[in-house]
Amino acid sequence: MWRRVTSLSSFLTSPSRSFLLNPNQEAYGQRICKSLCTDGGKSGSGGFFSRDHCPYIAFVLGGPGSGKGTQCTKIVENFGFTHLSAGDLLRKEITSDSKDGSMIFQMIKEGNIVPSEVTVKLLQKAISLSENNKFLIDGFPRTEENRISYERIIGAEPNMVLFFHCPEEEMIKRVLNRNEGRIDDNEETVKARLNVFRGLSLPVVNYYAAKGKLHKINGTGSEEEIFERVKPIFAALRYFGI
Ligand SMILES: Nc1ncnc2c1ncn2[C@@H]1O[C@H](COP(=O)(O)OP(=O)(O)OP(=O)(O)O)[C@@H](O)[C@H]1O
Ligand SMILES: O=c1ccn([C@@H]2O[C@H](COP(=O)(O)O)[C@@H](O)[C@H]2O)c(=O)[nH]1
Ligand SMILES: [Mg+2]
Repeated sequence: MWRRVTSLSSFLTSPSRSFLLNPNQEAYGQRICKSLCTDGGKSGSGGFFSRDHCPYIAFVLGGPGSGKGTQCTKIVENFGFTHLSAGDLLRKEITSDSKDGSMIFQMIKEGNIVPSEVTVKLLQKAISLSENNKFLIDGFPRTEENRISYERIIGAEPNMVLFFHCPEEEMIKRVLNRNEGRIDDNEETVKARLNVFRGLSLPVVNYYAAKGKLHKINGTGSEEEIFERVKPIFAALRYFGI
């Protein structure tokens, strides 16, 4: 695979080929190529992933109700990724009598962020229990502290980051209509979650945008319309055997 990556990478970025691609296509190609390298040579050098087992990781970010979980389900069905929702893993801890259960319950009820070590450990465990080598990590990292903690413990950056951009009124409407019995799907907690999203999560989104890893997706319209925007990103990865 790596040989294929190198040759396609130089094909997409070589100045002599530039006439084949318009500037948007070239930027997109470069972003895809970049996404194939698990960053900074950190991976395989003392982190959680070894040189032989270095899965492809996509973070999926967006405000509450922006459609992360819905689109992840479609990506799983169409592209064979394993979906790890940080929120789902935390909710499972509440019901599994773990020592952190009551603390997690309180945090989620108030729309606050669970300490990074707890969430990263749950993600780490889920990755190591899976046979798959490509993962969607949905709803994490929620803060710069989450991001730094993940990088420190895992020893690698994500390969790419999807961000579902959606107006707040639409997100609120969706959350309040979700009807899945979540303790945080009420007006008061949604307000708190939106404050956390604006103040703590958007800096993470901006960080990955500055690194050229972010795919910002218009999260309005029908579920199918949104998935049409997501599809080409994952279809392109197939070129590289992912
Ligand atoms: N494009 C859409 N149009 C209308 N409703 C949608 C759309 N996408 C998802 N929904 C609905 O909105 C609700 C929230 O969607 P989803 O659970 O995917 O969001 P989320 O980003 O995972 O939210 P959270 O961060 O709160 O877990 C669900 O009830 C889902 O069925
Ligand atoms: O990394 C994370 C992810 C989630 N939380 C807490 O869980 C809720 C619900 O998360 P969803 O992704 O919306 O299912 C979130 O509001 C946080 O309280 C977390 O602390 N850290
Ligand atoms: Mg969700």
